[in-house]
Amino acid sequence: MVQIDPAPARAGAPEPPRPGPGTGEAAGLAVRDVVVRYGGRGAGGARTDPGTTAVAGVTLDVAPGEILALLGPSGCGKSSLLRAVAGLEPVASGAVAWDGRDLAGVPVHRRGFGLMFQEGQLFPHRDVAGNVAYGLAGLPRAERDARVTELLDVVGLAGYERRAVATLSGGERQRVALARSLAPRPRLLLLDEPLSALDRGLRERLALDLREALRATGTTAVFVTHDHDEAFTVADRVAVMDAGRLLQVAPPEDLWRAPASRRVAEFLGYQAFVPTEPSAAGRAMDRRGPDDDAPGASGGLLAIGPRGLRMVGSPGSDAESGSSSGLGTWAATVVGSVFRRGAVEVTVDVDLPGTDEGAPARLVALASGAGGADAPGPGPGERVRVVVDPAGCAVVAT
Ligand SMILES: Nc1ncnc2c1ncn2[C@@H]1O[C@H](COP(=O)(O)OP(=O)(O)OP(=O)(O)O)[C@@H](O)[C@H]1O
Repeated sequence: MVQIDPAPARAGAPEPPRPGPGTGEAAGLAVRDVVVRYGGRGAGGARTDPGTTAVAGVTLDVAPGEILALLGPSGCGKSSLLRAVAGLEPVASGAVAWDGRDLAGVPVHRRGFGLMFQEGQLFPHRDVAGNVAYGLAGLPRAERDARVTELLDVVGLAGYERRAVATLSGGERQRVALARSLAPRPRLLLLDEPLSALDRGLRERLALDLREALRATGTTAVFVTHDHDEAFTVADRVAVMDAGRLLQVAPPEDLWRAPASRRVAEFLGYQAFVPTEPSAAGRAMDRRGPDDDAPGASGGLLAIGPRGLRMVGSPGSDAESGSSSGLGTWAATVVGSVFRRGAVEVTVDVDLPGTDEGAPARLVALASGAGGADAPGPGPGERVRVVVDPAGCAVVAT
């Protein structure tokens, strides 16, 4: 997490447009071949070492009204890219444009963008209304008050105007910070891990509320996160980033159904990869619908998702015969089982075919069949069979 200035940027009056080089006339945000580098310069600006290339040539568009999540592991360059878009970090090469106009040389406060960060950074000496009204200094009082009331309603804090910031919970503070960021109607809102300081349950709820607030206000947004569930909940499209580059940009469902590579699939939480026979994979994936365009339909690796295996009984039993998908049925040894989210999840050790990792893969399979969720899960050491459920899997290129 890079450190960001505590005060939120005010949307202010955007810089008058001027034509940009090669950025086209696309509406919304256009990022073209952007490179961000840190360090490597000594006194007088002379290059002393290569420094760190945090963003290594990213090209990306965000349409008006769209919510885009930048998803990637820690240190992959998400915050640096966001900061470059905001104007907080200079671009070493490439261009950032809005509505086809290059923003090179336009300072942060003239870009018309809003910023929101992990710690909402509220002003402790102002009450809730005073915080939300921060970017509305130019408006007549009645209009300002009306906008504050409207925004507090959008973020689920109606009536909180006079509350002292110190009396708010962590989740409420982030809601106030969101209301403050949205109040000046930024033409683009940049959010850097705004939920990551909150606990898991609260984050899940706030992610939904965040999406609703952005939708209700028609806000165009870029949202940085390292949590794929959060990205999928909030965004219209997800851009997966690794080592300064974009690996894939797609709507959540497409990304999940057809990860472009093993690396993307690993990052989305697919738990194992098995070389697969082209015809079997193609047949299985075809069951998902006529529009399926999984890149590996012609073969590759079967990526087994967190809900991609089912336990169907002991190796010799005929409780359910084999894998109806034809993709795989394997003997496994139970490590343990737990009841979660309405299902028994069984951790198993499986000798996966075609993988030479030397040890059985430790995977999770959902228990299914007689007994339902109330039946006790199988005990440690029990031998069972697991089958692949195509609905929870994808095929990726090797
Ligand atoms: N001010 C800086 N000076 C030098 N290197 C930096 C600076 N800020 C970031 N970096 C480096 O740039 C790379 C990308 O960092 P960045 O913070 O953009 O990644 P991130 O994906 O946002 O990570 P996180 O999720 O941990 O915040 C990292 O190697 C980081 O160490």
